[in-house]
Amino acid sequence: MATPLVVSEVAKGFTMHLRGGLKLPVVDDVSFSLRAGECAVLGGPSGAGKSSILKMLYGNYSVDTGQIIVQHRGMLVDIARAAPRVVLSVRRETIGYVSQFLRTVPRVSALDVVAEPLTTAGADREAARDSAAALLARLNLPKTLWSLPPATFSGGEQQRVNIARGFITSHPILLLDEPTASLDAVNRQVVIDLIAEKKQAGVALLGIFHDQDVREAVADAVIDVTRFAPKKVAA
Ligand SMILES: Nc1ncnc2c1ncn2[C@@H]1O[C@H](COP(=O)(O)OP(=O)(O)OP(=O)(O)O)[C@@H](O)[C@H]1O
Repeated sequence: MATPLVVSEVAKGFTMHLRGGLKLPVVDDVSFSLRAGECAVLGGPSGAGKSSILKMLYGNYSVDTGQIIVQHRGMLVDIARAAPRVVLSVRRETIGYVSQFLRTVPRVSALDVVAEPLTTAGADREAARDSAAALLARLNLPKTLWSLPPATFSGGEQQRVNIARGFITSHPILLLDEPTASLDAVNRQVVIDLIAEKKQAGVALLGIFHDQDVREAVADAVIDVTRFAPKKVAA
């Protein structure tokens, strides 16, 4: 599975319903592929469409035209056209995603938030908790916090819970939306190491990193999103 994800000629715009249905094109003719064992990075200025591309790949944003082909359960699935239950199955087994912010669930401890993707996939609860504890320890989250719900944690603590939750599974594709934005240098290095281990394991990664040091440390390829800017139509 050398190329587990291929994006072809994808275009996306937003329709502003409160402004009379005004259509704002964001990206056009997005074409690239991800290779197993490599980390590609989306580059380009703020507003270029980096997050929107990541969200389309994860099925969070609809796609206007084009294809997002992923190898899932030995078949080729087009995320752009897949039924919601197929997208959910792809998320469970094939595409992992570390969002910028943790979505906290009341009364669930940090340890269980991190272990949950494994238990949902059928893993033994205690084994999943052991893996969660190992990751939280590596990310230097104080042990006193592990049994607490992360809602009251600092931004950086929540982000580390989120990273642990995203890295605990062995999805063959992993999307990273600014995973190091609120981290100190020590924990940024932990994330760089975790990414290197994923590559070693043959995972294909695609990330957005505003921190240049992290970007340089992890990137095997840079995809410049400005080349997907929508063409201006002459009036
Ligand atoms: N849900 C949405 N509704 C309307 N417009 C949106 C939506 N999401 C993104 N946009 C617009 O799409 C454009 C691209 O946004 P996007 O967040 O993808 O850029 P980005 O390159 O990730 O920026 P940044 O580096 O600042 O995070 C922006 O003009 C933004 O306002």
